[in-house]
Formats: sequence, structure tokens, C-alpha cells
Amino acid sequence: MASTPSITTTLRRLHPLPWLHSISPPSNLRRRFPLSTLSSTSPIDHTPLTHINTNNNNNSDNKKDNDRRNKNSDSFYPKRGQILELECESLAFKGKGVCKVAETGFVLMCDRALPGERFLGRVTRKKDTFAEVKKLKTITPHRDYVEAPCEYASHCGGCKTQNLLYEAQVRAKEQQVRELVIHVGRFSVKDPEFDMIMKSIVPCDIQYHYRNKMEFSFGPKKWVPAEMLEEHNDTDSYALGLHAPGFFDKVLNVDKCLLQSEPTNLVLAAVQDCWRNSELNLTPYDVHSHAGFLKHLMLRTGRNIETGVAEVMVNFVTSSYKPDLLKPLINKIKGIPEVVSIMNNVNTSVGNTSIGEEEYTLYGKPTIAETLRGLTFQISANSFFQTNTRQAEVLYKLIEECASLKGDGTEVVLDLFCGTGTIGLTLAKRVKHVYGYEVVDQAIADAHKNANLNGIYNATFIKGDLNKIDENFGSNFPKPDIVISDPNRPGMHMKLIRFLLKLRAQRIVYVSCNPATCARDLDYLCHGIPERNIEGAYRLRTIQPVDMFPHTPHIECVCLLELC
Ligand SMILES: C[S@@+](CC[C@H](N)C(=O)[O-])C[C@H]1O[C@@H](n2cnc3c(N)ncnc32)[C@H](O)[C@@H]1O
Repeated sequence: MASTPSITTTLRRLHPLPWLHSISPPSNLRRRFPLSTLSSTSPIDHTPLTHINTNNNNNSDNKKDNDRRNKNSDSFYPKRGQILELECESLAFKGKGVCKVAETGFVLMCDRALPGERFLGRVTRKKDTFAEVKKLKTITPHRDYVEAPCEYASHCGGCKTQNLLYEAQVRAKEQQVRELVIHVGRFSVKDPEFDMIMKSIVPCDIQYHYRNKMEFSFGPKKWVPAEMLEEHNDTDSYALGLHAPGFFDKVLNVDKCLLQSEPTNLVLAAVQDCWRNSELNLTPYDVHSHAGFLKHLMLRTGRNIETGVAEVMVNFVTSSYKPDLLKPLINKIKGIPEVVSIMNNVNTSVGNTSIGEEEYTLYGKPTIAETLRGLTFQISANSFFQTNTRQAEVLYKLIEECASLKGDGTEVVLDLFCGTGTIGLTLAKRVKHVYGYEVVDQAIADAHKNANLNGIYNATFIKGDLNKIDENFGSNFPKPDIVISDPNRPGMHMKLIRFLLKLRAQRIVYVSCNPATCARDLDYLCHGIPERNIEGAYRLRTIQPVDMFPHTPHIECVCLLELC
């Protein structure tokens, strides 16, 4: 709680999770509400507070929130620039710390504030129902403080919670999902089955070196956080590293990253060791002037399928094709035994993406391999593959359990947002047919390759935009028994939700990397949208959070829905 400062008060109604206003409404939701109302608020804002009260009136946290709102309709509204003493209560969206003003419950969100930490913070931004704060100084550290092993942890855009005990990280993630399921999904804790539905989070056994893919950027200048400027006098030199949080044009120079594999750290160190040598004439790409050659260094780790030994692919993304310039770097890194592939993606566009219009193999082979649930997958520089292979095994096992296939080869599976087909393919041997839909051409091509590689001939992968389906969509495949839906962060488009409600497959396994849009879609599928005369048709049986990415705010969930 913040100690009550001298303030001007403003009349405001508070949503139990006001920071959700910062989730931009996905295009599909614009259809749910009149455009005029969406210009200023998110769809979640339209859930009347009374509705939340009725549905969740035995939730003690909600009750306290609501009581407080009733007593204090005049809530504290801080001024920009104001300095407050705050205590972080929990973690929320994007891993930001949630602090509340004593008495009024007004919410302040602070990046890198951790539960239990008391600190001084300056108000940097005011939104309608909450404000953002920048931490200036810790007064007392949070209760689960641990020393962060990475020297960049306090300012790198990758990890946000390295100095929070891992057990506390997963507790906070689990709590976040629970709150979203209640407040956004409108599932009631009063339901006697609620505790059975809401499963405990599955932690990640390995908390470092778990990522099989990292992308570092080159930049003309090292970025140094303001508070460290005095210690650094080399800010004018070239940078290779990770982006500063929220900035596409600021690169924090890093010599190693504790999330990637050990061999890829050797590659990064080898490149760092020589690329600035002026004799090599290597220049970093400048995203403002568009001059320069080196754009990104992408490192991927797979394994030799026969021996199980790690294999590394190095992908240089450059603004033009000049392989001779890369030769000294190649000579240096090909000496690292795990490096089996050096690729060059040439991207001449002014954009900052790492996918090239042309791709060249500069050394070794053009793909590496990985296994998942007993299948082999070929991974090219740009193909999508789950970035935490070990935890993907856990995730896919959960998906398979939720699918509860009969195993007699009679069932049809619809794999929506199939990517390179990994989920559908891991189920294919036990079903009649898998139909996969995905918008990216290359992913569809990889899915077909993966099917052939694994001798799977009962899977069809089709390119299609699931945000643009029409009434005929369902005539492209037989009625599925099981639908798997694994959308990216914006969740499912309203057209797809309507389609699924009409299709009435027996089971839907919803895999999500964004618990907020997941909770929203579960609400639609289970409770319908009364104001649009859409009835829900599903019952939520389980929601299982899985931690795929320790030290980051990301949360994955596997949800099982059954037809009512
Ligand atoms: C979270 S990934 C899931 C990939 C896959 N299921 C897996 O586990 O590897 C989401 C996938 O949805 C695809 N996607 C995003 N928007 C889409 C759309 N509108 N229509 C179809 N596919 C889309 C992305 O290209 C991406 O491959």
C-alpha cells in the first residue's frame, strides 16, 4: 500500500483488474462493442461491475475490493511526476508489480517491482483507472529476494524476475491466471468444482539455459541505462545484444545470456570477440539511417537425433549478400564443435525482421533437428519451433491427456493455428485424420515436411487466415471430434469463436500463451455473449498453467472444454 500522500481526489470507478485496460482490444472484439465505446476502453471494461459482484460474491478478494469501492467512491488519482512510497502486492500483466494506494485501492503498476518490496516510485503515466510508476529506490527488498545470477538482469528486456525466488515466480503466475479466470473469464469460485478446474501451475525443471533459440541485434551504439551512465564510457561503440525494454532501436550489449544453451554462449562470445575489429569492415545496421551490414545474430540449438549431442545453427541476418565479409567470423565460430550450420538470411528491407528474402548456407547443413514426443522435426533458420524443448514435452503431454483420444483410429482432429504441425503430428498416429490450419506459408511447408519425415500420411495442412473464415469454412473437413486451438497472443477472432460454437465438437483443447485473451475466449465459449444473443456451448473442465519461460512474465495454459 502507498502511504497516503497529499492528494487531489477524483471520482473514479475501479475495475478489479484495471491494468487490463492496457491490453489492446483484438480486431475481433471491435465487432462486439460499438466502435465509439472501444475508442476509449477495452472490452473488459464493458463487463459491468455489478456482474462481477454477482458472479463472484464468495471471493473474499473481490468482496474486499468491492466493499472498498463502495466506501471510497472518491479514489486517489496521482499526478504525473509525483513520488510515492509504495509496496508491491502481486505481479500482473507483463510481469509488472501491482501496488495499491491505502484506503482507496487505486492501482499503480511498476516494472520490476516484486511482491513485498517497499520502494519509492515516480508516477510516469496516468491512465483512466490506474497509473504507471518508475521505481527509484528500494526501501526494503521483497520477501523472496534472491541474487540474480545474470549481470544484465536488472535492465535487460528478456528477464524481469530473475531476483525473485523461482517458487515465488510460479506462485505469482498461478495467481495471475486465477484472477483472470475469475474476473475476465467470469468463472465463479462459488462453483464447487472451481478448485478442480483451476489446476496448480506446472513449474519448469530447468530454469536456465532452457531456450533453444535466441536472437541478438547489432546496433551502432551501446545502450546503457541512465543510472549506469557514469560507470560507462564506451556508449559510442557498436553493440550486439538484446533490446532495451520497449525500444526497437536501443541495444544492450551482452556477452552471454543465461537463458540460451552453453554452446550458443560460446558462439556469442566468439562473435563479440572479433566483429568490432576495424580491419574486418563489419558495420552494424542502423535502424534510423538504414546504413550498415549486420542486422541480427540468431542462434538455434537442436540435437543430433542419433547421438543426442547438441547441434547449433548460427544465422547471420544482413542487409545485403556479402559472404566474403562474413568469412572471418565463420572461420572463428566453425571451430566450436557443436556448430553444424551457418546460414545467412539477407533482408534488404528497412524493417527489422530477421526473415530474409534470400537464404544462403555458408557452412554445414541448412537445417538442424529436434525430437518432440518421439517425432523428429527439421528446423530451418526461420521455422517456428517451441523455444523450450524440454518443457514443450510436458506441454504436449498435457495436450494429449486433455485430448483423451480413444486411440482406435476413428477420430478426426482439427488443429487450429498449427504452426509447423507439431501438435497435430504428435496425435496423428492415434487418430483417423488431422486437419491443420495456419497462416504462414513456410510453416505449412515445414508441417508437410515434418509429416513425411515421420511417415505420417493422415495429416493435411492448409494455409488459411483464421481471422477471415466464412460460413463455408466447416465444409473443408469432416466434423472433428477434437479441436486443438493454439492461437498467438491476441487469442481467437470472434468469427472463429462463432464457428466453434456452431461446430459443436465434443472437446476443445485450448492452448494459450496469453492468459488474458484466453480467459476472455473461455468466457465466450462457455457463457456466450448475451448482448449479441450468442449462447455458450462448452463447460470448462480444466485450466492448467504451465511455466515455459522462467524469469519472464510469459504464462502458457492448457484448457479442456467439453460440449455441454
Ligand atoms: C502459438 S503458435 C502455435 C504453433 C503450434 N501450434 C505449435 O505448438 O508449434 C500460433 C500460430 O498461429 C499462427 N497464426 C497467427 N495468426 C493466425 C491466423 N490469423 N490464422 C492462422 N494462423 C495464424 C502463427 O503463425 C503461429 O504459427
